[in-house]
Amino acid sequence: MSKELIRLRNIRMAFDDEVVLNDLNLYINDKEFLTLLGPSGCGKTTTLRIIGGFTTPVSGDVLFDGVRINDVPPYRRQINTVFQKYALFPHMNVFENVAFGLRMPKVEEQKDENGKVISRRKVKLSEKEIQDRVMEMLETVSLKGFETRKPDALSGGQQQRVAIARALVNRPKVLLLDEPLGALDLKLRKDMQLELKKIQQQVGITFIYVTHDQEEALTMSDTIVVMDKGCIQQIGTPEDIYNEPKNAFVADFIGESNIIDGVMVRDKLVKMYGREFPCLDGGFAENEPVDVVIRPEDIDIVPVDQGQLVGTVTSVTFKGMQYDIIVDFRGFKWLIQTTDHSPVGARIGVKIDPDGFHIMKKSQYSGMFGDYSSYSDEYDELSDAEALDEDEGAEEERREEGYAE
Ligand SMILES: Nc1ncnc2c1ncn2[C@@H]1O[C@H](COP(=O)(O)OP(=O)(O)OP(=O)(O)O)[C@@H](O)[C@H]1O
Repeated sequence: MSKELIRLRNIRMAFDDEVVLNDLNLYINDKEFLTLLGPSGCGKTTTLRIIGGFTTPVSGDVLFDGVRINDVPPYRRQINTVFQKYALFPHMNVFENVAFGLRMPKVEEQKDENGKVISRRKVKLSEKEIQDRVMEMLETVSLKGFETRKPDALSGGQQQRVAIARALVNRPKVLLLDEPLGALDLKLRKDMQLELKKIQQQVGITFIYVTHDQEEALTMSDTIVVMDKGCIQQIGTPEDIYNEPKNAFVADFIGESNIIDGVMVRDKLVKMYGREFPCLDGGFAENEPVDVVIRPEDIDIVPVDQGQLVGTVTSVTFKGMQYDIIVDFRGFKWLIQTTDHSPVGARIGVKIDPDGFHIMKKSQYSGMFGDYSSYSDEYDELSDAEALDEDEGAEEERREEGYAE
């Protein structure tokens, strides 16, 4: 079983009167790759800085291995940081940049049985040991052979690897990474995501990573912490977060979603747009208003007469592996991802299997997302029969327009 290494307990942080972190509780396991993910300004960097010791919370405890470290300065924590701007020493070559931290005398503490420091002494590593450790680290970040290059003769990705090697060479227990790939182009960023995960597994320490890029978080993390407005919205594995988002905010932020206002008829039956749809979720009250989340890839395009809903394609974008199609259901816009190509203007039927519906308790986020779906009472006011009539009428129209199979 994984061992807990860091715990944030009831952390509250405010700048002037603005509350930035609100009673944050989180534990991070040893050797875990944990990502803090959320929109700009949600408090990710502040959380990271509190763990690193660069910011002191207004209240709450930071525990490391069970010991409160609120008052321990950054350089005494076994935690290093890699920033987006990697600030290498321009006049030093790669070897010297990485060796820099090892050349600083290290303070070794002796403690008594109560953990009280009874003596401190400065220890310097031998040149041989520095040589071995730097070369081992350069090998880990795939930079062997670049020892004598100066930073300005390296690509952005290579410079970032030097920064990572420099942060790892003195063997911290935790590495904090604040959007470290933000300055790299897309292709390099994707390569570095895989590389970073490999490095983390190789060195076997905890990585705490900050990003607003959900794909980056899904690719690398063991655990993702989704944050918004200084609060944790959900903690889980990438699979949990993607497949079982806890609320409409998480569903919208991770991947793409259609979020529709619905009403639970009873367990396993949800009503939206005046129609009833079988689903797998239960545990709601009868007639309870809910958020219905449907992933774009869970929607099948079918012939109009087999569709649970019938709509008109308003835009088609080719995305390489699939098409992104926006379908208009009389004013309600949905995003569908499909390999089928339907032209703009086509009338199509859509079908969603019961496991494609994710039913969530109404949250403060309802109605925030106008992108692909919006709600009005108008459609609900139509009886099922009226709605069907309308769709059958649309089917005729479609045939007249020449889209018949
Ligand atoms: N030193 C500071 N003084 C005043 N306000 C601050 C300070 N540091 C952060 N904040 C505010 O705290 C909030 C959270 O900032 P933080 O940098 O933690 O967010 P973030 O999620 O990391 O955002 P981003 O992805 O944009 O870096 C923001 O509203 C920010 O303006």
